[in-house]
Amino acid sequence: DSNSVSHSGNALNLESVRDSLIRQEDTIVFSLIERARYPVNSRLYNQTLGLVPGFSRSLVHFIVKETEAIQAKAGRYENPEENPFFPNGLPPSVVPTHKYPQVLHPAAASININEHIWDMYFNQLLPLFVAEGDDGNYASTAASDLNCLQALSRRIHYGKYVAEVKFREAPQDYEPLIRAKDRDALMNLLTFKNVEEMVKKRVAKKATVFGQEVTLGNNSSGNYKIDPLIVSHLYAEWVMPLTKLVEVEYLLRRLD
Ligand SMILES: C=C(O[C@@H]1C=C(C(=O)O)C=C[C@H]1O)C(=O)O
Repeated sequence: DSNSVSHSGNALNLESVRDSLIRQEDTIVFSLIERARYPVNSRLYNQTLGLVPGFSRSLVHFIVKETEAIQAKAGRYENPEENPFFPNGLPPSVVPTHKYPQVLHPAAASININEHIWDMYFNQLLPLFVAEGDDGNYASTAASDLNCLQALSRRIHYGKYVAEVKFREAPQDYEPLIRAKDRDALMNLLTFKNVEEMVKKRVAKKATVFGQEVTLGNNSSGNYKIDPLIVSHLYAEWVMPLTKLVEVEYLLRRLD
């Protein structure tokens, strides 16, 4: 990913970090459009059906856990931008280690809010944008869910990089608040309302553009594969608040 801070070799600054967040919007909007191809398929999420012999959780839990295990072996979680949903008992990487530049404070590794993201995605977001019904495509649906979860998780945990650049640009403002453990003041200092307004508008526009039916004539159907208002709602209610939560958590550990 040429847009990621840890790969780019470019100077780390607020503009380059925001460019990465903008690029990640494309991935998030596309992954939601892909998930919307399938109906809700709720048997996938039901823990009591016992679909996987010897496994007491839901089928989606099984698929995500097993997929993360193979991705861990291939080195996915060596990248500090990636956080697993089921970190306990992940196998080690079997491939040669890539040297990711040390950009973040080491305490960054202890911040993982994926439990929260999992709950938000399945219980709040998914019901808003998928149709009722069951078409039996559980494995494909779960793969789609995992794409959405990983894209959201990467974006939200990218708050660690955002916080690092904000700290480096104004340590004199952040240090006293970190020492005082003043969460509310940190939240105020790192919040840019004007940027948030632009993000909400841009993601709705991306949903409109990426999710329209493309025809060879100039008759647009006016049908969208995902409701642009749901995408801006997702950002306003969950993605941006959780990114800021990660920023605060990171800053609180920045002087450890
Ligand atoms: C990510 C940033 O920090 C905050 C969170 C934002 C977001 O999640 O998009 C946008 C603006 C800020 O309030 C940023 O400043 O770019």
